[in-house]
Amino acid sequence: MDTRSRASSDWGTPTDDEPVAIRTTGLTKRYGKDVLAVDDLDLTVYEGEIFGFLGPNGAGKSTTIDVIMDYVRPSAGSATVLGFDAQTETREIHERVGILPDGYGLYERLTGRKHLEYAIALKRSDDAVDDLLDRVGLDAAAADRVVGGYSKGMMQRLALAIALVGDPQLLILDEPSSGLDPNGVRLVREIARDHANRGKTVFFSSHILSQVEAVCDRVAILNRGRLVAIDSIDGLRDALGTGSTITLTVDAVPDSLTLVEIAGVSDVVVDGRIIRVSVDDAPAKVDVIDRIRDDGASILDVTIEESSLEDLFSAYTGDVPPRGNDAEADR
Ligand SMILES: Nc1ncnc2c1ncn2[C@@H]1O[C@H](COP(=O)(O)OP(=O)(O)OP(=O)(O)O)[C@@H](O)[C@H]1O
Repeated sequence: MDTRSRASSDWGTPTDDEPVAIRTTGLTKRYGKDVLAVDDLDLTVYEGEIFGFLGPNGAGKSTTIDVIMDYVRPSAGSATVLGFDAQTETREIHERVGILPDGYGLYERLTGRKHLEYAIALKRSDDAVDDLLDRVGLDAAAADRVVGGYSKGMMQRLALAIALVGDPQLLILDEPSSGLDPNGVRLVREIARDHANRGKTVFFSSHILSQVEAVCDRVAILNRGRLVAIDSIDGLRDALGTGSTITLTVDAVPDSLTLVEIAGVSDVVVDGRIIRVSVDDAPAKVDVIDRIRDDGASILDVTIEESSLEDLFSAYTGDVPPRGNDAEADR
């Protein structure tokens, strides 16, 4: 299988010629009559991507992963992983995928080292336990203790090491940062980047936007089992029209302030010597600064505040309808 590496900056819109890591088609999962956990999900993740799978609690992220790994069977639709069918070619998939599940099943009475030895044997890999421990920042003394005495962060690091066994072609991380301190969170990011830099794929599921933004090439947003958006974070921002606010302190506000004439400027508010400019379009930021100078003011200070990811997230998943982006058109 072709495992080309793509730097994040290379990604435009992937085409169907790209090798596919995960594809779901009309994937639907019901639990009983009342719970529609995943609803007609069409999703394609390409090899070499770090793909963010975002959604609030209960959106259906873990259920999607469970179907991909054949831990649960779909009610309708299908999924392929690295070209293999999720239901009939499970063994081929499990050989090539490393997964950090949400709520990992570790055995309290086994040492961390034993866990890794079992995982290495299962994957028929020749990885060295100490190298894996090193990668996730667990020291050898800790590895020789039973997992029952581990902190949550240590368990998460061990689960991450297990996921890395055999250098899997696809690494699935379900809420990988839960229980981790800031150093652990940074480690997860580094591992994800390192994996993708070597041509492998990372599927990063999380409800924490900042972590997805920091590392992912593209993201899908899932809400109540449905795909509501799929794009780069910048693309999502552009589609929503949620832009930036530029706050400028000037020596004196010019009498004829012509900022509103600039394309991409949506609002201008003057408060004493402070001018606040709302901008929908990134290039307009530079135009604003140039124009204020042309209008005769000296700029003493500038701050630029991007729309927060929380705004973005709630626009897609809350009551605020997304502007200028027909989510269905992305599907
Ligand atoms: N085994 C199950 N039986 C019944 N309902 C389930 C089961 N597993 C999940 N659900 C329900 O399916 C929906 C989707 O849950 P899922 O765990 O996939 O969401 P999630 O996006 O992973 O959420 P979280 O971020 O909280 O893990 C929820 O309403 C959940 O209660």
